[in-house]
Amino acid sequence: MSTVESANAIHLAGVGVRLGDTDVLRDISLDLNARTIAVIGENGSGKSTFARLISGLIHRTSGELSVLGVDPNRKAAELRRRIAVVFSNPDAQIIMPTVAEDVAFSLRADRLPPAAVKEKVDTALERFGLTALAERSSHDLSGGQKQLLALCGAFVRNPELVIADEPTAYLDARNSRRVADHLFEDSGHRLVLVTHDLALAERCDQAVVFAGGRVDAVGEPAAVIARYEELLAC
Ligand SMILES: Nc1ncnc2c1ncn2[C@@H]1O[C@H](COP(=O)(O)OP(=O)(O)OP(=O)(O)O)[C@@H](O)[C@H]1O
Repeated sequence: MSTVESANAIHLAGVGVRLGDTDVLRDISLDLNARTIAVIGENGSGKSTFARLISGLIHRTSGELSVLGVDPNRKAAELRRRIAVVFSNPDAQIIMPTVAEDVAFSLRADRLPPAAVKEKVDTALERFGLTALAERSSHDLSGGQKQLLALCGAFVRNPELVIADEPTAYLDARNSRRVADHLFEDSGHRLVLVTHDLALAERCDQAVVFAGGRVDAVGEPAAVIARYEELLAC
């Protein structure tokens, strides 16, 4: 079966990623098909590199990869239209001066009429509890508000896949819960969540643990987390 025909949302066969003179990911073979997928592992194990790889932000050095049936090396623009990426630091994703303008900026590629943009932006602001902040300066928001804005900008495009790399890393408990609830809410998207928060990983349908740039285990989250805890105890 070719990678394009693969039924798995994310399919890797023998994938390697070399950055500079380091083999950061080695011989990754993985089929991920659950709606919500946790990626866990120690610092430096390769999780963010994996997230960037499946987002099409970096290229593999070897092997086969398809994400939503698309090879990111060959159809990067198509993949970018269908996925959204969220990082720990929302400042990297906030571009426009006001909150409403920043959400509207995410829709620029769709070339919609202004009234349609406004309707989508208003609906998304409402969903993320940002309506009252619509005209506020986006750069003056608190860290928690900025992360909600980054999520709002990601979800307003109705992505098929959201790839979130430690999205709650800098948030207090209440904002972490809010952000996680939005990520897990079923709005027809799949979620790949890189996290050190094992309670969040446990909420996922499938989990992968990375160790030393390789996949150490994949499967049902409770079993994969137990395996990871064994690794940490070594
Ligand atoms: N551009 C690069 N050039 C060389 N090595 C890199 C590069 N980017 C990452 N690495 C190395 O790859 C390894 C994996 O990094 P990565 O950021 O993917 O780990 P991680 O599991 O996300 O870690 P953390 O939990 O600390 O965020 C690390 O040893 C890192 O130093």
